[in-house]
Parts: sequence; C-alpha cells; structure tokens
Amino acid sequence: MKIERAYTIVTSPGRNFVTLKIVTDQGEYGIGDATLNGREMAVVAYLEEHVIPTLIGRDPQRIEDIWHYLYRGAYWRRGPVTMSAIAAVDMALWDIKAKLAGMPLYQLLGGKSRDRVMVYGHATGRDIEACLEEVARHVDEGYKAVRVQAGVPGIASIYGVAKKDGEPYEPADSDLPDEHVWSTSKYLNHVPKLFAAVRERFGDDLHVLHDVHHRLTPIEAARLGKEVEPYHLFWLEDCVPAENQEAFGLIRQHTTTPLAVGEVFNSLFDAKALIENQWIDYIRATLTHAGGITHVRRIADLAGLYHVRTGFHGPTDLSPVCLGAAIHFDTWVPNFGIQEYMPHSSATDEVFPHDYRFEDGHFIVGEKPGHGVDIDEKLAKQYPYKRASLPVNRLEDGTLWHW
Ligand SMILES: O=C(O)C(=O)C[C@H](O)[C@H](O)CO
Ligand SMILES: [Mg+2]
Repeated sequence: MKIERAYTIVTSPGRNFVTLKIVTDQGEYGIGDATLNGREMAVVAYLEEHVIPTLIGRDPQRIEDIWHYLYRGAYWRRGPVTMSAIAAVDMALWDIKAKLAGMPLYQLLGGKSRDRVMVYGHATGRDIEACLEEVARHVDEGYKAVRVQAGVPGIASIYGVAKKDGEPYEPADSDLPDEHVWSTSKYLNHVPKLFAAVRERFGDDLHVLHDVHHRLTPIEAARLGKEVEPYHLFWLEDCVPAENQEAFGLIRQHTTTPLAVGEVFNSLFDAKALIENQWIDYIRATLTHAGGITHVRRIADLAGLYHVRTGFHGPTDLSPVCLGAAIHFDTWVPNFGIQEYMPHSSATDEVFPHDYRFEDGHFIVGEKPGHGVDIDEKLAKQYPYKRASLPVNRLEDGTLWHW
C-alpha cells in the first residue's frame, strides 16, 4: 500500500480550519487537523511545499518511521508550525490504520479505560453576574465542570470573555491583531471574588477552572494560587508563560491550587521538567499542536509516571477532527484528567461530520473505524479563508505584555 495523494483543505465556516487529507493507492483515506490559529497559511505552506511531496509513494502504515522522517529529517526540529504539520500527517495515518483494522481508534490505542470522557465548558461574562448566569446554563445542560472567565472593572477587553454575553468567545477576531490593555493589579484584586461568587451560588461539587492566559509573574501566580485555595479550583491554567519551566517550582512552593499548562507546547521537551519535578498537575498539549498521537502518547506516558494527568486543549480554533481524535485518545489514556469543550458552530459541524456525542457533561466516543470524523469537501469550498489574527496585549504604560 502506498500514499498516492495528499492535500490541504482550508475552510472557514465561521473561523479558519486547515485539514490534511491523505489518500492511499487502494482508495482508503485519512484526515488530520493542521489548524494553528492566526498562522494557518504557514502550516499550509509547510505541508504543501516541504512535507506532502516527501509522503508520496510511502507506506502509510509506517506511522512511526514517517513521524521520525518528518521530525528528525526536518533538521529544524520542533516549533508550532512544524509540529502541527507533523501532527496532521500523524492523525491522518492513524485514521487510515484504524480504518484498515476495521476498528475505532481507541481500540487500536489499547481499548477503553473509561466509558465516557468528562469535559469542561466555558462560562464567560462581562461581569460576575453575567458569568454566573452562564455557569447556571452549563449546569442545566449537564456539565460537571465549568471554566469561569469574567470581565474585570477597569479593563476594557480581557481574554476569554465574549464581546456579547452568551455568545461564544472567538479570540481571532480581526484581520490584523487588535490591541488589548491589561492590568495585573486590577485582575488580581478582582478575580478571587468571581470564585467566591461561584462557590456561593453553586456549592462545592461543581468543578471550577480558570485560565490566567500567561499573564502573571511567578510570585503573582503564587499569590493568586494561595488566595483561591478556599475555592478548591479544579485547576488554574497558564498562570505564567512557561518557557522557563522552573518558574512553576516557585509557584508550587506557595500553593496547593492545581496547575495546568501546555496548550502552546509542541513537544515533550516543553514539558519534561514540569512533569519530572511534579510542578504541574495537568498537561494541556493536544494532538494538533504537539506532533499528533504518536508524540502526545509519549507525553502522556511520561506524565503518568509523575501523577500528571491529561487536560487537552479544546477550543473552537481546533477543528472537530482534532476533537474527535482527542476523544478517542481520552477514552484510552490511563491518566486522563479532563477534556476542554467549546461547541463548534453548526456550520462547522456540517463541514466536519462526526460520530462523537455530548451527553450529561461527558463525551461518548464513536464506534466507527478510524477517529470518526470526516470532511465534506464540497461544503468546505463554500467557506473561503480570510486572515484572522489573535490580539496582542499591552500594560497600561504601553509595555507589550503576554496575551
Ligand atoms: O482554550 C483555552 O484554554 C485557550 O487559552 C484558548 C486560546 O486562547 C486559543 O486557543 C488561542 O487560539
Ligand atoms: Mg488556555
């Protein structure tokens, strides 16, 4: 069996997605998600110019060999563009292999470790009351875990809060980057009130999560972690930028609030020290940005040695292909933690038919051979690409800060 064709499909049913399709000479095909929010066309160029030509004629069953050919063979290793391209190839090849085996992907990985996969939804509001209403809606819809993000008085536009209450949050909302203004002190003085209000209204059993989105220094994160301990968060995410993994060691000395990090990671080496020193509790690197199933499986295995659990990134800027494959992975992986879930638009779900389903705060994995997600190429063509950029963030004095 040989790879006969491979090509990228760029579609934008409300937001941009990049999908790689690999077709064998026996007619079987697989698809992978190659979406890198705000940098989509960089991955398309890398795939079309430097990856796809090297795939033609290869045996699609040799997943591990192809992975190393694209990783070691690239010379310029790692990085979000390279690893998203490798991930898309890897996801498509696992899809093909599972289809050839006539089994759902989770069976190929090792079978079910659980019957359903707990998710967390996104409750956002321009103020605490609006956010509580969104929490209530999620609880009514059966969610057992909710991420809470609310506006902060004195900060005009903040990460994770939709422009209009009740609308989904879409960060890539302009052709060129919007500029937001940030105040750490206003945020730190306000956000503990959000968690107090959630616990007051919804009690102790609801899993509550929060995303700081890389904006604090280690000692500020230590202060926040300590202050929110009475509200026993499920996790505090991306509390500091994680290039310097040791920073989490300082935070860890001050607080028992569980820490999650890694949605921007693209290889095991971004997380190795964090995991081996048990500086974190959840690793967020997911299939599309961290080299696919072949590599993320290794991250999860290392994490499992150190009581670190998976908590895959899962916003609407990862396509249903990534989500579908992730649910198979989540169903298998022994050290599963939780799966992020921002429902895609109905237009997106039409372009990407899938067999996973949401039920009572959990995902139920599908039983179709492969990862269970397809792409309607004819429909995809109706949604042309339009550049969309993530914002940048400045402090009140104009310093370019972390977004
Ligand atoms: O879903 C999350 O936790 C995020 O932080 C979302 C990111 O801002 C988003 O994926 C960037 O494209
Ligand atoms: Mg995040």
